[in-house]
Amino acid sequence: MANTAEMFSQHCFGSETKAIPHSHSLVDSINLSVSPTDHSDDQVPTVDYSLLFSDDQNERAKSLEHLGKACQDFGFFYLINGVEESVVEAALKGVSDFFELTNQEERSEYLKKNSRDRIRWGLRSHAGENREYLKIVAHPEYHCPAKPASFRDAIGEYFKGMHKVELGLAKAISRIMGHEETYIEKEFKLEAGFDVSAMNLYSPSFQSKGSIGVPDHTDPGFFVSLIQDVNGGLQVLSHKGNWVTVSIPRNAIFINLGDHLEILSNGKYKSHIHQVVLDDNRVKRISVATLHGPSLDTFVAPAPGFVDESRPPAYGGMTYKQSLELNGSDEIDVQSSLSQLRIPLPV
Ligand SMILES: O=C(O)CCC(=O)C(=O)O
Ligand SMILES: [Fe+2]
Repeated sequence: MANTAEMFSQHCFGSETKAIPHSHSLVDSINLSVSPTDHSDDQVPTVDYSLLFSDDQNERAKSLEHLGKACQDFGFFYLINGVEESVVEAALKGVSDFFELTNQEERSEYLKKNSRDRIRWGLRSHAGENREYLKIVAHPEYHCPAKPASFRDAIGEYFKGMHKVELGLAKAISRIMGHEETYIEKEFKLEAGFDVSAMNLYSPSFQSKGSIGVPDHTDPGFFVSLIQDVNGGLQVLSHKGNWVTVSIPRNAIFINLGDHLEILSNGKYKSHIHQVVLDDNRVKRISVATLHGPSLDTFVAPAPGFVDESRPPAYGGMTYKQSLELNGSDEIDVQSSLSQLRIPLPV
């Protein structure tokens, strides 16, 4: 059985941004004490994946324009008609089975062993974070605990579907960036893209030491896809500085752009701060947050098309692996280093 200190010493997914970096253009002049509530002008846009590839040129152009607005004016959206609803439902059931059909001692087999871990389990229960999680590397190779079998197969199907959607979104977002369809796929070397999935359990039976499930942070990578079995808990900070509750429609997946798209686009497409609050933690909640990243050896820096005299590079460049390790974390922690990569504006 794992010792408690070890159990509680795992990193969270993404980086904490307790003190919001001064240079964060999104939150400059934002009062973070704003109450966590929905604002009608911050309604999360919905993007229909199938229309992005419609045979009807007009329809396709319109939906690409809508996606462009969702990426630029929001940085997050609900995606419908991406992965089949039954596949999403089965994945969530599989994760629930994993937490229910194994005991904590079995799960602690996946406690941190070394920085090459491809499966990692953690239990965090302190003032700043309250959750149990299982992280697995989903791509380029798929790693997963063998038991229960229902879990391994169901989540594997979901990742297969999500990987196709990732390649499709890479095409569509390349287009809205003004590039040819294969641009992002090549820039991020997505055939070897490094995807890590965090399966999170927020249980009401936890001796919750605070109301925070996961502290405010951004996530590295191209984008994060998220599904959850019950709504409530996840909040994302909008461009306007409001905490918006993520209530995912039944047939949808929540997409939040990641740090490395922000870097590549020199800040045009923002990676949004989000957090999980447990104020209403009366029922168990499960989420699957998958970070779809470039390959580990991809060097990511602001792309020439987004840099000119009036827009100097706002971020330093480095490989994806280096950026994941910048804070002393390892690959499977997938911690953000966006605040360190930002180049302070000249005064
Ligand atoms: O559980 C959630 O809703 C979000 C978790 C999250 O942000 C993460 O794992 O990076
Ligand atoms: Fe996150």
